[in-house]
Amino acid sequence: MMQLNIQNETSRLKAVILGIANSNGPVPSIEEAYDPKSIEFIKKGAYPKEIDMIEEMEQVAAVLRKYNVDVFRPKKIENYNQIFARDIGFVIEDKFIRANILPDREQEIEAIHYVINQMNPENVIVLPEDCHIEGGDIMPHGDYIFIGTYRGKDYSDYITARTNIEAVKAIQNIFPEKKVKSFNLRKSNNNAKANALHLDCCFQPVGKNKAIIHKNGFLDEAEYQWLVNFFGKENIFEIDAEEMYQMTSNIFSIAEDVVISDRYFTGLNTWLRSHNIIVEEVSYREIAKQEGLLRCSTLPLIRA
Ligand SMILES: NC(=[NH2+])NCCC[C@H](N)C(=O)O
Repeated sequence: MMQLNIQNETSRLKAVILGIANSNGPVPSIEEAYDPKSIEFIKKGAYPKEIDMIEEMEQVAAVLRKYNVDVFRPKKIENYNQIFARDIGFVIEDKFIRANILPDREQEIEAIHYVINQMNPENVIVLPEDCHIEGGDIMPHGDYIFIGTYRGKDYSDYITARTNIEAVKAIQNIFPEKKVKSFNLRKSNNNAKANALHLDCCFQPVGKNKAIIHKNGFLDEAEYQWLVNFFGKENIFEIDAEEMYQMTSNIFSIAEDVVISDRYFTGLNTWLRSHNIIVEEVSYREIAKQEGLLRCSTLPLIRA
């Protein structure tokens, strides 16, 4: 049986699910798309090609192999987007929580049943239907669980709002000993530069005590400030709206001192290296056009 273990974003990775871009399906219509950046590239006639995205994900698979990480891939569903494994479920401590994801993405979970079947069934949790939640919004951090949410009354108007208050409460009930801290995120259905689709689109811890953050991704400045104080200003790499749009906070940690990052993020990568973090560079520029990046395409199962 697989012994799940996730306490944070950065401990040494042992096992992970990495999404697939195979049989990604035809270019979606604007109505079919569910994030503003994809819509932008559909309109421009520049939606990413499957063959290029497969190659990009192979670069990540190769880095993970180099670090002896066990890599599981979803089984292929014909003509279905399965790149962003992060959102379909997530692990906190020894529990796997099945996400109640956007209906457009509901089938993605079937493709990882063969992995879920290796887990202790007692540790596989399905939340009530009224709890919307996606893994991109969930970050265990030691005693804390950080959760991106949207508290607006107009929640249902936003296809970009993926985690609701009911889910935040449900997570607190499952982990009563943890401090659940939720963050109200800025949502836009039509402007990707003003849309924090998930918490990992505007924030992520990295290294021992550092974090990447975009202020305007947070609707409540006090919540952004709370994070800055928590990590300490000197440990923060601030990104602007353009950098959020490029998905600069969405790198992926293999360990406290090893990250996978996009070669395009020259400023961030220099900063990381200046703090003695090894940066394994890949190019994820085509996948970035779907408003997701490295963290979004991975679902960690075991960290040491
Ligand atoms: N964890 C993430 N940030 N995932 C990004 C998912 C992107 C995908 N296009 C969606 O809208 O669902």
